[in-house]
Amino acid sequence: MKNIAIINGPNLNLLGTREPHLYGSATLADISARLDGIAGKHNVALSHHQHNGEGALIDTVHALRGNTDMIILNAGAYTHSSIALRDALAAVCIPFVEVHVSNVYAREPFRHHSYLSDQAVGVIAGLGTFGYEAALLFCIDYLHH
Ligand SMILES: O=C1C[C@@](O)(C(=O)O)C[C@@H](O)[C@@H]1O
Repeated sequence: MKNIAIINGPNLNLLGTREPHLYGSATLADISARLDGIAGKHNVALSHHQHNGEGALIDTVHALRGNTDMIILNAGAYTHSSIALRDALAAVCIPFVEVHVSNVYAREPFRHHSYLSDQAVGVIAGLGTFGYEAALLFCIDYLHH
């Protein structure tokens, strides 16, 4: 069975209440439940992780080495700032999809640059929380070809 990790970074624990005009009304628990439903139908195992701290996210990435086939990552604001998280992803060599709930390219210029995108298999932005489901369906397809 393939293992896919869902990693959410800072402030994404507040999804559902945080700036709903940008991020919608679904909570992280709602999203996780939707993803678990998809995973169950496709016989893949998910692990769910959320941390507000950069170090905890890096430790999480390290701990996935050897036991996880793919990562779906919304690194939140660390996307735009963290060379350390980029290096962690490169070190473990696990393919990942970068997800953003909002369309970062339609927002402030500082959100237009990602330290992760050029290493990602692909990037999803602006599809709302559906982006996680799209990413998961993509990963399932990617891992079975
Ligand atoms: O925290 C977030 C959430 C985000 O990653 C998104 O999902 O749209 C976009 C980031 O710019 C922001 O810092």
